[in-house]
Amino acid sequence: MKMSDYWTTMASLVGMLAFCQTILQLVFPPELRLAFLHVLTRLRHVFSSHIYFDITEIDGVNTNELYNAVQLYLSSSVTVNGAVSSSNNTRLSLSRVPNSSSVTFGLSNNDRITDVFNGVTVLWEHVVVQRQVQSFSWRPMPEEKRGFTLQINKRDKNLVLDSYLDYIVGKSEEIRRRNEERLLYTNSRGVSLDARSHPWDSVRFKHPSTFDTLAMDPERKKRIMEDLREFASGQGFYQKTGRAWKRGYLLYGPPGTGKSSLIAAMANYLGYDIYDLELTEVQNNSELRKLLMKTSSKSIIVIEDIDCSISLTKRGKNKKRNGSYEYDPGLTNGSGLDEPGSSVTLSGLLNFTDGLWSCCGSEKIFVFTTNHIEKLDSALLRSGRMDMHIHMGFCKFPALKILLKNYLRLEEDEIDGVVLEEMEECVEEAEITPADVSEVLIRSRSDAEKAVRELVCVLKERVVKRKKSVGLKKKKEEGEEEEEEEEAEAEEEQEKRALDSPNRNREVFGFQDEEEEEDEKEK
Ligand SMILES: Nc1ncnc2c1ncn2[C@@H]1O[C@H](COP(=O)(O)OP(=O)(O)OP(=O)(O)O)[C@@H](O)[C@H]1O
Ligand SMILES: [Mg+2]
Repeated sequence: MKMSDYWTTMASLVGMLAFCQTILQLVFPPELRLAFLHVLTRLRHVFSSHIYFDITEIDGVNTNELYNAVQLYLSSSVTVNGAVSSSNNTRLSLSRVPNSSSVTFGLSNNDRITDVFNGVTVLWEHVVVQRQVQSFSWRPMPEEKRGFTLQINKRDKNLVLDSYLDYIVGKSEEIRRRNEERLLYTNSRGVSLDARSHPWDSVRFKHPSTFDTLAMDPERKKRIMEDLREFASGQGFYQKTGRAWKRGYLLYGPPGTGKSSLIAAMANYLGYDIYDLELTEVQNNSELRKLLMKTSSKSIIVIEDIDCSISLTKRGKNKKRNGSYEYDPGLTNGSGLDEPGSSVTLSGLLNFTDGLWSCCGSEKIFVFTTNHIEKLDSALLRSGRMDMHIHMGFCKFPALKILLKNYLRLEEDEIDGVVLEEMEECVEEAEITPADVSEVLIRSRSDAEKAVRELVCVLKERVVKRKKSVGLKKKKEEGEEEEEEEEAEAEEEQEKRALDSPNRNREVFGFQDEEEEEDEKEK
């Protein structure tokens, strides 16, 4: 074909296209035009040899976990060893989450990338469209609708559905674990009804606490780790037995004994995110449920100091007429307490951990902490609700040795035998928390010998103090007992005298002389 013919054909094609467009605009009003284009797209899909899967960011009310997984997976495939691969993508979106050390690459709006899985080539497109303005809506929707479209050959459909998506989810988990990127979520007052908005604010979570650094009895530590391991790998067991794949731990003990440190160690051990639920910021049960719905799998949901957040102090104390339990009045702003449905109730909380809603998602761990287990309602403590009760107590010798190793890098055999014995003798009697021990060790951590000496001094001082206070208490109790005995004796004496007196019958049986009665009447 000659060059002039080529240009003539092109010009006529362009002319025809322009003509069609004009006709389209003339014949179809704007609202019909959209529908027409929609039908055209449909027709194209029917006759196409490809099949398309849409993975939208929002799935009903929830954030679609698959969307996040695909995003992470693709972000890793556009980078090779930290450098952007030489794919066709000339435009990539860059993002960095607050407190994160790494930058994440992603597909720009409406950009495409190919991927190969088991010899099959697939095409991903990141689709971002503006949502049509709604004149009225019960629920405010986000302005943009985002999603990924997966295009595959129709003949490869089964292969992709059977294993490719599972592969992506697994891979994205692996990427996150490898990056050691855990998230710490917290809730703030007032949960938005917006489907896209996340009621949880998140930050990168990098807590250095691990089971190695945790000072507690090694045997108990081992048991907890085994329990966690069994839980994390127990999908089959939970499915077989018909149990929801979740587990509850109640950590209790005095302040500074490592409850929060244990939670961080659990998260680091399993590679789970943490949802730190601030119960005093939750206004009612439905808000609590919404928060739960928006938690992801493989996460630890924590309610710290549960006895302070909600009044669970034995049934009946704060019980309202409808049988609910309200916030401790001292902790709320005082408003709305009497309005029905305006507070988190005990049953709401129990539903949160136990009810049907608690099973949305899977692989979830609930952890409650308290300094006063005796204050909690027995409903929360009954077996099956919190699967494991873990007492975090004062420092004992095995825990002390772990702290010495952590802070001073001192192994047991590097410490003078006499000093070690002294510590072993008095550490339990001293009733010292691991937090207090760490304080002493941190003070002189540059000089290990000095730090150990100081620690022994502190332990001994505490033992003396404790003995003194115990002695005083005993004396006080003895004094009180003596007083009580004296009082009882005096009473006995009085009663005896009364019984021996001539008026005994009158006092005891209430007899009265008729004369006296008349006297009184006159009076
Ligand atoms: N068992 C422990 N092992 C290692 N470090 C500990 C332990 N207990 C306490 N610590 C140290 O003391 C500090 C406070 O501990 P943590 O916050 O875990 O105590 P807690 O029991 O949660 O206290 P609270 O009841 O006040 O919340 C931690 O930063 C940690 O360094
Ligand atoms: Mg704590």
